[in-house]
Amino acid sequence: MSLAETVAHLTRPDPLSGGEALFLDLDGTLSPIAPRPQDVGIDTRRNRLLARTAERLGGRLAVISGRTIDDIDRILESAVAAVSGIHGLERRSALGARFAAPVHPALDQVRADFQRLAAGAPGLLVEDKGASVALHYRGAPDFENRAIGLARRLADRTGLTLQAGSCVVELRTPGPDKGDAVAAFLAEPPFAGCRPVFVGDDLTDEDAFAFVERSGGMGVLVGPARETAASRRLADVEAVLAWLQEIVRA
Ligand SMILES: O=P(O)(O)OC[C@H]1O[C@H](O[C@H]2O[C@H](CO)[C@@H](O)[C@H](O)[C@H]2O)[C@H](O)[C@@H](O)[C@@H]1O
Repeated sequence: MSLAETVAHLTRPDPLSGGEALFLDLDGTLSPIAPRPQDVGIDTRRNRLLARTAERLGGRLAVISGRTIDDIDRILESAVAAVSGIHGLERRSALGARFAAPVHPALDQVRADFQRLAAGAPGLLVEDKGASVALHYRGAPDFENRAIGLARRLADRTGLTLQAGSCVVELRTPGPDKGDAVAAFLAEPPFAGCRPVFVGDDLTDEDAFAFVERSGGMGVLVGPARETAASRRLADVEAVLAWLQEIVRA
């Protein structure tokens, strides 16, 4: 499909009919993009809405983020039981069971190399997530090429997975992605047998869009239209929250 055809195809998501499981990304989907990861704080109204949406869907709601589970719980005040962190590398089921990929030993080297570059570049930020280390350049856009170049060299040398995102480049332990996280939730109660709907904005969400579209579900891109595996689109975080309100009221 050409870019023009993809964009024309991106319609508003259908109303949920009752047999769906809803999977939501966090940054850029439930929370507007902020200058730094630590600037994203608690939004009590949004978190109450998430809790009500989960209740309305009989618990069939999960958040699947690039952040760690601890960070997701901090931002969402633990409003959502089922969560997956680090792009699928860690997961907590709706019943509280925890799964985590082992930490790759080469991440020590990556952390040190990222910190060395960041030490000479005000605005570059290293985010250590355990099973992955991210280098953020939103605050130092002139360092984008150097950050990506360093990450590529380290990925080639170590076998770690390169993950690009919104003004960030990350090296992570090879393992499950967001599509795999959706599949894992769908194999368990209360998600089993449901039609998956995934809502997200970022490159890391494409794995999940591809999985849900292949499974007869619906991928919903948040933000400006672009080439994507999703088939639906919502304009921004406000539109996502308004759509969740509709689900609660339905
Ligand atoms: O999968 P997501 O929930 O969308 O998480 C993706 C990454 O989000 C965070 O970084 C991004 O959001 C920050 C705050 O808005 C922003 O400052 C940064 O530039 C973005 O890349 C988070 O820090 C990462 O760990 C996530 O992978």
